[in-house]
Amino acid sequence: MLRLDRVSIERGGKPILDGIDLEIRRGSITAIVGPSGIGKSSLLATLNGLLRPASGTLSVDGIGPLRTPASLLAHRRGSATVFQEHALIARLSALDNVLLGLADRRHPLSPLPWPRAMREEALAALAEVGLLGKALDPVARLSGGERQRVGIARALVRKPRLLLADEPFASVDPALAERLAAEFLRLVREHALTLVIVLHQLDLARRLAERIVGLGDGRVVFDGSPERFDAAAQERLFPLHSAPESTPP
Ligand SMILES: Nc1ncnc2c1ncn2[C@@H]1O[C@H](COP(=O)(O)OP(=O)(O)OP(=O)(O)O)[C@@H](O)[C@H]1O
Repeated sequence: MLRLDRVSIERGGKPILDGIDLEIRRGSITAIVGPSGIGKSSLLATLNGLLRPASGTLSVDGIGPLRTPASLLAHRRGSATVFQEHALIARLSALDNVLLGLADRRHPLSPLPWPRAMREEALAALAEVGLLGKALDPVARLSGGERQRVGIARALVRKPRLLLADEPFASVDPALAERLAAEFLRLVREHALTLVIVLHQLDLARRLAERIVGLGDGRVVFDGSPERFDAAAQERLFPLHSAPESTPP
């Protein structure tokens, strides 16, 4: 559904990733792993169309190469992102935060209340993550796990074809991360979404994803199944024993 051809990415004029070729199949679950600062979030932002490649092409099924503002907009409409720190507005209710997922469907300065149909869609998304009962609670009063569920609902309400997630379970404790990950995976499968997820928990990456893409040194240095992502592959990706911590089994 998505293809990178010889894509190079720069941040602040500095080369980060160089000549990446990557094809993401529709309905697949891909984990992106690699050392800190290597460019995982930058790759995700590129897949989302937020970060324009310095060179190379990103092409999307049904849209084609993303070269014009209109094609970028069409791609962004069909995608959604879940962030590590939720990126929620604490003083707003869970419902209002989920509605922000639909902000690009109405005028940015609209003073009108959210249309009823959109409120219903947002409530349905909250129900999917088990938070209907807290829809009107301000996010400031929710637990870390509940906030992450609101973040997931805000992504789901967009009914995306492509779901991107940037270390979505990094800010909760390991046991909760496991539970949230299982729920997340269930929703991704139920909606037949294409998921690209950045994870620093390698054991979680191996269990969640059907494909692992490892970034190192500006390139893809591993691309294969979780079975092939063995201790030797991990050692190559995280040399100097700098592997991130694993969650306990
Ligand atoms: N907005 C920015 N402006 C300039 N440089 C940036 C910007 N964002 C990231 N960078 C730099 O780009 C490089 C890659 O950052 P990125 O966040 O993509 O890495 P990452 O692999 O996701 O890191 P981490 O695992 O620590 O989150 C880093 O050197 C970072 O300092």
